[in-house]
Order: sequence, then structure tokens, then C-alpha cells
Amino acid sequence: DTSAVSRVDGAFISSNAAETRDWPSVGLDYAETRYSRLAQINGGNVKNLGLVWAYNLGSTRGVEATPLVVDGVMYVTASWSVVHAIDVRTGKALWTYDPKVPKETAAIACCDVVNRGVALYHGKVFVASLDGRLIALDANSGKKVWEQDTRLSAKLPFTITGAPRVIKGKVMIGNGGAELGLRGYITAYDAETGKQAWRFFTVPGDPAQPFENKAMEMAAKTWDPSGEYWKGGGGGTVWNSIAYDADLNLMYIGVGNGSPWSHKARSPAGGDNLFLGSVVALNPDTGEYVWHYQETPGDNWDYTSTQDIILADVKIEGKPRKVLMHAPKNGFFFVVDRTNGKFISAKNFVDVNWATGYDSNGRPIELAEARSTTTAFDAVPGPFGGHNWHSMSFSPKLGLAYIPVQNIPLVMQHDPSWSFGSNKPGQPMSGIGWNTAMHLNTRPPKSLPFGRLIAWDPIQQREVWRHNHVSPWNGGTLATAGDLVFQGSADGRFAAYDARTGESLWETPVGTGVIAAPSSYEVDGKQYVSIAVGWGGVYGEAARATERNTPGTVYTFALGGTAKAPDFVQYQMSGLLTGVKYNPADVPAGTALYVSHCVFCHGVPGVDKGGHIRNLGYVPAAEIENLDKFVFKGPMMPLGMPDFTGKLSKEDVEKIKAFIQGTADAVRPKAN
Ligand SMILES: O=C(O)c1cc(C(=O)O)c2c(n1)C(=O)C(=O)c1cc(C(=O)O)[nH]c1-2
Ligand SMILES: [Ca+2]
Repeated sequence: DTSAVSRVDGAFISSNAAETRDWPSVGLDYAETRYSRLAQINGGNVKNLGLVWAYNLGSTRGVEATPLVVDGVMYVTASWSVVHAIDVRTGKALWTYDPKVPKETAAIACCDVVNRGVALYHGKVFVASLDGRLIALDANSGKKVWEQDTRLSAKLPFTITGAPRVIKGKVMIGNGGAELGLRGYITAYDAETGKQAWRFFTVPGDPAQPFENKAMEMAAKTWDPSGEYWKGGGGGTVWNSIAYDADLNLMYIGVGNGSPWSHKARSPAGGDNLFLGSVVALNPDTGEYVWHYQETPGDNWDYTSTQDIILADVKIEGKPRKVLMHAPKNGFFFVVDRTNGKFISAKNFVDVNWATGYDSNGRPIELAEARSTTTAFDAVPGPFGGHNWHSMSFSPKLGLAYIPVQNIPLVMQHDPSWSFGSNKPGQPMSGIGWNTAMHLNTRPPKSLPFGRLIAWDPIQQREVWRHNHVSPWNGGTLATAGDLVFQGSADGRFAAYDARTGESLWETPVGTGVIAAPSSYEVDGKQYVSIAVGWGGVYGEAARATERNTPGTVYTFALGGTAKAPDFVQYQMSGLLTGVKYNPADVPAGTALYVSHCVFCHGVPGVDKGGHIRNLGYVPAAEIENLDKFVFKGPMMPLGMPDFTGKLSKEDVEKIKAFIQGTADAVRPKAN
């Protein structure tokens, strides 16, 4: 019943946490545990789990949302921030809402046209749209009640992919865009009216202007103004995690990477660059700074700390402690005292080569080569992170966190020729506004890709078990009181594991790669598990691990479910490109242009196999022969492809063609 959302408020979310019959906020509870206390589905019967219904979201790009469910109604988002309200009892739509995001927004979205879900409060559904709006909908009708533009300016590359959270009647939302160049912040809006309550910036602004608050005055001391970081914004976007402790009246935000990535370019004399790569505790009533813990001082590797923050009460050396747990991109698992931000412990959960560990003050012990400004560094983890936004969960019963971890190799090298807004061939995606001040893969990476699900003991700081996946970029996790861990995978399966041992207990194909996290809830006394699938996210644009390409779909499972899965769609790709005429002398210049305009979406021609965006080494030759017709006001613009008119010349396009066909020729197996 959609009217049940009228009962959702802070007390509802807090009391639901005891039994978790509903799933009323994106991380399930304010502590963001993603631990369902339902145990009807358990290790003994999970093999009888079956499909109850599948719902086609009608999307072809990444789906990252966790389905929220209250009283048998599901609220979930698809690509392009489209909201679907679904009746769990029938699997049918109650309403949908399309915020009609302009398609050209895709060009300023670093990481796919994704959305991680909605928030519910007092009869409203809140969604943040890719183009930077926070929208309140009537939960009954799906009609818009209010809308706010959260951007500082429509001219700046603001996007939103994250789910809002409602804390004490205020809707909290940050944004993305630090790859292109922004100053990060989080804003609170009144849930009823949409009126802005407060805004907290995460990095200092233009020193010619007064500081907004004492926290900014403190932060500014850790930046070198000769880098003129405020011109590009400095970064520190709050694009994913927000947790809340009602007793302490503190909310915790995860702060993103530096903009540009290169520390040297951003802050030439060094400095920690607060609050990049930090967890910051704020007063939710006022947005005032309370404390911070910086996990990556002086970020130089796109090491965001926006990964999920989980709050837990644990015993450490016999003493009960209120902690937060965090596994950010930088590869270390952190346990921090959430009352005061004091470091407790950190240990790497994947191999890392930028630091050997953390000292007792919570500072990383770095390796000098990781900051070399003259040589290339095979960063492990790389900018994709040892763990990205794919949600972790925590079972308080077993004391284990379940983390989708990975390595995606990438070599980084400081680019001394970069200046803010420069667009030079070879600067990664600078043609659509990226500002990394790093060259990438100037030589092939030596580290190897992998993806795993690990169970991590935060007290002992050690891995308890691991399950190896075939590829990086697997889905978020759900832990349950039935001692199960649910997770979807890049190769298109949804599976349950024994939460104690990691043993695979059940799995089902879901038609495409999975990146989102599942949720679990009870309707009419029955426990359900739902997962929204849709391959994509930043890695999934250009790479994939399954031959299936089924549209975005929500699958809902229960014991004894017998529904038939929809027909799965095969990924269509042409053979390796052949026959496009080109001048081999154009290949080097074409390579540099391809890097500055095409590579993050289309991958390396003939090497990558395409994600939800096609690899240009595997398209019909006629399309590459007519490449100019695709890059200048081309037919893919309605799908989000940028128009390169005025950015590339006809000659540039010839050079890019040379690179595409030349690379395809270079990788073609030779007949002997
Ligand atoms: O710095 C930013 O503002 C920002 C934003 C986002 C985003 O909003 O999705 C991502 C990232 N950075 C990022 O570094 C990253 O690895 C990433 C992956 C994804 C995704 O949805 O797959 N988004 C983002
Ligand atoms: Ca980033």
C-alpha cells in the first residue's frame, strides 16, 4: 500500500531496524548495515529459492539502485534516474516517474547515467536526478511535489548518482563531478517544502572570499594556493555514502577525490588537502563540522572515501566501542571511533602498493614512488578502487563485513603540461572536460585484474573467507540473519553464500551483469529478496564479463517461487574491424585524440569487448568509415553520446579512424 510511506519518518526507520520487515532507506537502516534480520530464508532452504516475478525497467545502461520496500510497495530507480513504484504482491508497476534528464548530461557524468536509489519520508519519494535536481514525489501518485536545483551553477559539470537520505526531516544530497572539476559539498533540504536548510563544503574555496566557517579556515591551511585549486574546485564530492547516529546526533559523510587527481598539480607544495579522502562528521541540524578522519592525505590516485560507511557497536580489547567501518578505494579497511573520529585500526583488504600500512596516529606509511611526478606508477589499487561504491554489508551476529573487492589495473603518471580546462591530445577525456592532470597507461600495467567477495573481520582486521569471481566490478552485498550473503556478479548471476564459510549455496542467471545491491523484506509473512540488475557503472561502459545484454530488470525471489525468467538477450557485436582505409602515419596522433575523447566510454578498440557502450573495434566497418557522421551531431546523441562539433576537426576524425583500424589490425591473431 503506497499510503504506508506516510508513516515513514525517523522513528519508523529506527524501529524498523530491530526486525527489518521493511527496507525503508537505501542502506536499510541509519547505520547502513544492509543486514536483514529476517531468517525465513536460510542455509538449509535457500536451494528452494525461486523467482516470484521479474520486472523490466526498460533501461539499457547501468542500474545501481537498492530497491526500497515499505508495506509491499517497492521504490527503485533505473538508468537516467527514472523511478518505478512496483507492487511486490503482483510484480506490476503502480507508477513510474521520468525526470527527463537531458541526454547531453551523459557527457559530464564521469561514470555512466546511473542512480543508486530513492529516500522515503512522510508520504514522499525523493530522487536526485543525474542533471543535479533533487525531486520530491507523492508516494501515492508519483507526481512531483517539489524540485530543487542543487547545483552552484548550471555551467559547472554537476551530476548526481547517489541516493538521498532523510535525517530529522531534512533530505541530504551531494553530487558528483570531481573528475571534471568541482568544489564538493552536501546540502540539506526541508523534506516538506524543499527549502534549503544548510550546505557544507568539503574543501576550501577561493581565498579571496571569506571562509564559510572555521572548518574551511582549518582546511585551507592544508592546501597550497599556488595550485589555484579553486579554479577547478579542488574536488571532494559527496557522491555516495551518508550514515547517521541518532544517539550521537552525528551524520557521517564520505568525501571524494581531489580535482585534478594529481596532488602536485592541485597543491604543488603538498599538504593533506582536507577534507579530500575523509570521513567527516556533521551536526545534521546545522551542517556544522564536528570531526574528520582523513584516510588518504593529499590524494593522488582518485582515492575517494565515498564508499559505504557502516556504523556498529563492537567490542575491542574487551571494551564496547561505537565505531564506524569503512573500506574506501585506497584498499585499507578502517575502524574509527565514531564518537570523536579517533583512528582505531586499518589493514589492507587487497594488495596495495602505495602505502605499507598506517601508524598509530592513523597516518599512512607511504612509498615514495607512489607520488613520483616524473615516472609512471602502476597504482594498486588504481582509480577504480580496491572497493568502489558497490555496497558492503555487516552481520553483527557473525561480526563480519562482506565486501566486493577488486583490482582494475591502471598506470598513472603526473602530467606537467596540464592546466585547468586544458584539452590536449592524450589528456584523458579532456575533450569532454575531464581534468585529471594524469596520463594513464603510458606503459602497460603489470598488476592483474580480479574480483572477489570477501568476508572481513573488522576487529581482527583479517580476511575470513573469499570467493573469487571471474572479473572485477561485481554487485553490492546483503547479509541476513539466515547467515547468508547475497550478491550478484559481473558475469550475470545472482547468488547466495554461507555467511560463515563462503560456500556457494544457490545461484540463478539474471540475464546481464549485476552491480547493484539486493534488499530483503517481508510481505504478508513471507521473506523476499530483490535485486535490480543492469550492467554498467564506470567500468561497465566499456568492459563486460557476460555475453548477455538483457535490459535493466528487477528480480524478486522467495522460497518456492516458480515464475519463469524473461527471455535473455544476447550481446550483439560485429567481428573484429577490417578494411577501413587509413594512413599508418596517423596512428600516433589518432591514439592521443582517442584518449582525450573516446577511451573511457568505448575502451581500447579490439582489446576491450564493449560494455553497454560498443567497442569500436567490433562495429561494422561502414560505421568507422563514416565516423564523422557519428561524432558530429550523430545518431547516438539521444543515447547520451556527446556532439564533438567544434571540438574535433575532420582531420582529427581521420586520425582517430587510423588508430581504431590500426589497433584492430595490431591485435588480430596472425595466421602462421
Ligand atoms: O569524483 C566524483 O565526483 C565521482 C562521482 C562518481 C559518481 O557520481 O558516480 C564516481 C566517481 N567519482 C568515481 O571516482 C568512481 O570511481 C565512480 C564509479 C561510479 C559508478 O557509478 O560506477 N561512479 C563513480
Ligand atoms: Ca572520482
